[in-house]
Amino acid sequence: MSEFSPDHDGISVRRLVREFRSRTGPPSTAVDDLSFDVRPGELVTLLGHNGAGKTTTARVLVTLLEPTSGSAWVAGADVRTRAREVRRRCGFSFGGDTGLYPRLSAEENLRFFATLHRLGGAAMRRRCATLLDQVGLADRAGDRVESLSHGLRQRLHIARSLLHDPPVLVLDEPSSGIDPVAARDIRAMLRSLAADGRAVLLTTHDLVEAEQLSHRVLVLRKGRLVAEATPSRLRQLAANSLGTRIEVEFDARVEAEILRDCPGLKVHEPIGSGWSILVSDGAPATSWLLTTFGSSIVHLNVSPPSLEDAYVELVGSV
Ligand SMILES: Nc1ncnc2c1ncn2[C@@H]1O[C@H](COP(=O)(O)OP(=O)(O)OP(=O)(O)O)[C@@H](O)[C@H]1O
Repeated sequence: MSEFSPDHDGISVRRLVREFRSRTGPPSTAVDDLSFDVRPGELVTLLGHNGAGKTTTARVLVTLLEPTSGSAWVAGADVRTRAREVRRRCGFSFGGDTGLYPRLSAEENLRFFATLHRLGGAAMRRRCATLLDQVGLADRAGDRVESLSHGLRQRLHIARSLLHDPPVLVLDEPSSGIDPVAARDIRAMLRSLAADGRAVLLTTHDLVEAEQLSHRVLVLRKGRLVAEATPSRLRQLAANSLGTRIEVEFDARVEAEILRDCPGLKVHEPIGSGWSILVSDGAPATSWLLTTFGSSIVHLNVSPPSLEDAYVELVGSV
C-alpha cells in the first residue's frame, strides 16, 4: 500500500509509472514518473501528441489499468486498493464504439447504466431525461445508438458518465467529433460541473478548448510532464522564449524571400493574403514591415504567442 495520502478528494497522482510489456523487446513506458493534482472545483486539461500517455493516465485513474508503480488517488480512494469506491465516485468517458449498446435506444442505454448505479424509479427516469436534455439528445432519446452519428454517441457517453452525479470526472477527448455549436454547449456544461465543485480532468488535442476551459494545463511528452501552468502563464513563458507573433496581410502577393530580411524572424507561415510570423522582438519587426511595405499593408496585428505556439515549443516535433 502506498504511504502517500492526499489532502483533498479530487485527483492526486504521485510518481505514476505505467509500462506495457512487449513480446519482442523491453517494456515500453507510456506514463513516466507523473505527478499532478486536480482539486475539487478545478478543471485541468492533459495535452500531448498522439502516444504521449494521456489516455493511459486516464485509464489508470478510472481503474481500467493498474499502475506499474507510483500512486493515484481519486475521490479519496486509492485506485489500487479501493477500485470499487473509485468507480462509484468517478464518472468517465472514453468515447468510441464500446461502452454503449448499439441496439438499444439512447434513453434505454442510460436507464440500463443508471440501474448499475442503483438508481431506479421516477428519480432515475428524470435523471436520464435531464441528462439527455443537457447533452442535446432529448429529441433523439428513442433512437437506437447504432443510428446515431459519432458526435451524438459522444454526447451520450458524456451523459452516461454523469448518471451517478460523481464528484470526479475523467473525460478522454470529450468534444472530439462534436460540431462546434454542440461543443460549445458541452464546454459550458463542463465548466459548470467544475464550478459546482467537481474535479474534472480532460484530455484533448484542441488547444482552443484547453485555453477556454482549463484552470491549468498539463503538457505530456513521451509520458513525462514537461509543463504545468495556467494557459496564460504558458503563453507568457512562450512569449519570453519565442517573442511576438505578427499577422500581416497585403494588397498584393509578398514572397517569403523578402520576409527573410525582417529583423528577428523565427518562423513564418502563410495566412489569407499575407503571413503570420514569429519574431524575437515585436518593435523592430513592426517598424521594418511598415517601412518596407507601407500602404500595401491592409491588416497588421501584433500579439503574444498563442497557446499553440507555447505547446509546439514545449513538445517540439515529437
Ligand atoms: N494496451 C496497450 N498495449 C501496449 N502499448 C500501449 C497500450 N495502450 C497504449 N500503449 C502505448 O502507450 C503509449 C501512450 O499511449 P496513449 O494512448 O496513452 O497516448 P495518448 O496520449 O492518449 O495518445 P492519443 O492522443 O493518440 O490518444 C503509446 O506509445 C501507445 O502505443
